[in-house]
Amino acid sequence: MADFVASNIVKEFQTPAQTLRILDGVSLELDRGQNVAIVGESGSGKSTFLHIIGSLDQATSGTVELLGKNVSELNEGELASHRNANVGFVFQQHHLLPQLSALDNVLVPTLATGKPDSAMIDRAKSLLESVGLADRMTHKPGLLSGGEQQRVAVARALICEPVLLLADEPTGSLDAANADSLGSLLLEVQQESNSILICVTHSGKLAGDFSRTIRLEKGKFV
Ligand SMILES: Nc1ncnc2c1ncn2[C@@H]1O[C@H](COP(=O)(O)OP(=O)(O)OP(=O)(O)O)[C@@H](O)[C@H]1O
Repeated sequence: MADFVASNIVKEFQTPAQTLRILDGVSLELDRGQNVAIVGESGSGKSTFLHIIGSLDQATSGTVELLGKNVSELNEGELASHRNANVGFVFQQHHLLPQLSALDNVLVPTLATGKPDSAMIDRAKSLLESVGLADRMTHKPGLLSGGEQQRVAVARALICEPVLLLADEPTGSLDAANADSLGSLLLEVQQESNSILICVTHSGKLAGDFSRTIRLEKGKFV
C-alpha cells in the first residue's frame, strides 16, 4: 500500500437550493519522496480536497490513509494530534502571528506538546537558515518582505517533520521572482525530508516544476 492513499473522496455541500457535489469520487496515491501539483478552474474543489486530506475538513464519504493509518476514523482530539505530528501546511496567506519573531513563529506548532527544548529551538534556527533567513530570526513578520514571510511559513510547516506537506497557492501572493524561489524551496525541502508534497496552484510555471500534475475537473481528477 502507498504511504498516502486518498480513496474515492466525495464532498457535498448543502445549500438552501441544492446539494453541490464538489468532489465526486477522487482518489490519489503517493509514496514518500513524491510530489504532485493539483491544478483546475477556480471553484473546482482543489482547496476542498487539500483540506480533506490534511484533516482540516471531513469528506462526505471516502477514506484518507497515511502510513497505513486510516485517518478518517480518528476523533477530534486524535485528528488534532495527527495533524500536528504528520501534516505541514503552507497557505497563500502566511498566517504568521504578528507579535512573535520569525523564530517563535516557526516554533508555534511545537507548543502543543509543551515548551520547546533547546534541540527544538536549534531545529527551528536551522530551518530558518535553510530557507535563507539566518539573519532575520528576531524579526517580527511586519519587518519581513512577503517572500520572507512565506519562507518563515515554510519553516513553520516543517518544524514537526511532517510526512505530508500540503501547499495551497503558496506563491499566489508573491511576485514572479519570489514565486520561483519559493517553488524551488518547497521542492528542495520535500526531497531533503523525503516527504510527500501536494501543491494546489494556478501557476502553470510552478506546476511544471513538479514531477506530476493532475487536474481537477467536474469533481474528478483528469
Ligand atoms: N461551506 C461551503 N458551502 C457551500 N459551498 C462551498 C463551501 N465551501 C466551498 N464551497 C464551494 O465549493 C467549490 C469548491 O471550492 P474550493 O475552494 O475547493 O475551490 P478551488 O478549486 O480551490 O477554487 P480557487 O482556485 O478559486 O481557490 C466552490 O464552488 C465553493 O463555492
